[in-house]
Amino acid sequence: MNFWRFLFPKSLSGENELTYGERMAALRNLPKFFKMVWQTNYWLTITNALLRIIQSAIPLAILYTGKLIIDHVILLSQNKINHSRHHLWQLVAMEFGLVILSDSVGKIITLLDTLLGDLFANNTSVKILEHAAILDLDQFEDASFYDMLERARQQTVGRTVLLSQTLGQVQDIITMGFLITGLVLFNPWLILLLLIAVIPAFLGESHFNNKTYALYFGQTSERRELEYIRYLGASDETAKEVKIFSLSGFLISRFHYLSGKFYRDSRQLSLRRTAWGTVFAILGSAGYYGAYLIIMLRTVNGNQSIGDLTFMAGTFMQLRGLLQGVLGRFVFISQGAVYLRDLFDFFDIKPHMVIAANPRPFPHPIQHGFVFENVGFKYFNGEKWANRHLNFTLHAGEKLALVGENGAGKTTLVKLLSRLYDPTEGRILLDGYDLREYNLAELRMQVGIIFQDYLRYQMSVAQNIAIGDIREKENRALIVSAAKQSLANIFTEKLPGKYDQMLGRRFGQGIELSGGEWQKIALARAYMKDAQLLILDEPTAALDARAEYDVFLRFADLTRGRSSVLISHRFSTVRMADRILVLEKGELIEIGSHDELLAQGGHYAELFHLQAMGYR
Ligand SMILES: Nc1ncnc2c1ncn2[C@@H]1O[C@H](COP(=O)(O)OP(=O)(O)OP(=O)(O)O)[C@@H](O)[C@H]1O
Repeated sequence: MNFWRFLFPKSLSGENELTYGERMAALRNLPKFFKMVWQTNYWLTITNALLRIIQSAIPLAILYTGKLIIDHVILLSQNKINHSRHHLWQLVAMEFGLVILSDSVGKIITLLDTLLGDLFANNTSVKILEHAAILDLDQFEDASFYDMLERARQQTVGRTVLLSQTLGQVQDIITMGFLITGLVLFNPWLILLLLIAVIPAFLGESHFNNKTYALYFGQTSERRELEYIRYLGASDETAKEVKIFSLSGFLISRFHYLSGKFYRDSRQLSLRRTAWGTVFAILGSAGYYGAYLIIMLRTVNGNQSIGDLTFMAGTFMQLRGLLQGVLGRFVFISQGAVYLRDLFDFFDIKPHMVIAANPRPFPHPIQHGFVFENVGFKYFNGEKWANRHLNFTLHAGEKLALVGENGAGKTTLVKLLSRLYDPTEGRILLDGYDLREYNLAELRMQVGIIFQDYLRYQMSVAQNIAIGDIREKENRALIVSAAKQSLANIFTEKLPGKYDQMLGRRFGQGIELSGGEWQKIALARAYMKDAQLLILDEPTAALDARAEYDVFLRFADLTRGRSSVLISHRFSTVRMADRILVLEKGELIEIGSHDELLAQGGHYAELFHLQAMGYR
């Protein structure tokens, strides 16, 4: 590659680069950041700050004592007897004391930084989890949201470094203030030389850090993909499919491609950074030796003492190191502040689901039921309507079944009913009032829903069931009764640890259940709370025919007097419902009891006969 093009490339990832103004603006995040640090633990924060102020005065004191020592030694060596050795020992003891003080304070500062950093990381992780909990379901379904969440998560650990860097920065600036005062008193011109030596390095650092952020930002979703491939390639949940479909080669080559791409991009940048870094380092050394020359000449000409020479050379050397550090760190901090923006941006995301200011209490019992008035719903990232023109009533105490082909909109309908989403058009009324007017937490308590893609928690049987109403996690009697209702009790009693048996293979002594057994555990969750509306979204697909029959007889029995919605592709189950809703392409095309719909000879009858034919 052309050397000039190597040093001055067109752009690596131009569109993500931030302007200088944007990075300065990002510094405004620092006060907010320190507010969070302060809230984490104000005692640790105050002690840290005080110790750093003490620490910043020590270098000048050591240098000056050093100068006094040398001057005194020279006088003594020239046999000027009016200077006593006793004073020399005092000076040496003082310098020794200062060095010990500096070392001890430094160690304590590092300790405080670590403690504060760990606490901060823990607190931020908790805040991220808490904030994620209040966000809406559709926000989780947005890929750009995931990217931001991912970057915010990484901030928690990365920011502990930012914390010590920013505190260290303030400390170094104060130290420099002391040293510059010392230097100016001796020779102000040296300051100019100092600036000339370090400013190019600062600009270079700033430029490359900006590039690094741009590169990192541009790679966020690909990095998530890399993590996903890592998970697919080596986890207990995926190992079976990966083997059966011989996916490892495919996954490894994708991993190889992505990681190779990241490597090449950052190598490019690192190489150029190193090349420029070397140029700036040479410039810095030239500045230092220029200053050294001036100091030496002044000493040789008798304008200052040897002690002054060591003091100035030492001060200049330390200032150079400090200034370079401060400027470089400034870039790091402004960069960190830019990353912080991701964290605060995440905290700024507000759920858009409307929560009633004065919510209506949930009716006990439901009097009339749920009325769908021309309800339509479009997923935010979808073009087509998942549900449209829905007009029907789910009467109090009624058992409704939803049928329809894959993608007909059954799951979407029950998500609207449980207010995981709000309708895009139309409205759902409960006992005459819009569902949005009710208290959301109460609604969630009163509507029990088990999805087809329920989670298999790597926890004990009892905890897995208690998920249905986590407030009752210690209520063993309730858990056992819920297990009895879903028939999960039969196999649970035979497990070595019974209800305390760990499930799943991820943690020690876990046992894997069969698909049907897992489903019974999930079903038991529905019986943990006394919900007025129970929704089962294809919860029996993995059950054998006898188990499904038993489960539904119980379900019908247990939900007597309560409303329920059942989604199933098995007509033997569906026919138990009072009324059946047939959906096609998101719209309601038929409604009625099993016999009525068969008599109509429409879509339901056709699907029913198709399935019945399979059994003949
Ligand atoms: N989270 C989502 N984001 C975007 N579109 C979605 C989402 N979930 C479902 N859809 C789309 O909405 C439509 C209805 O999906 P839904 O899950 O309600 O169907 P279903 O009748 O429950 O299907 P199945 O019988 O396969 O479970 C489908 O076209 C689907 O692609």
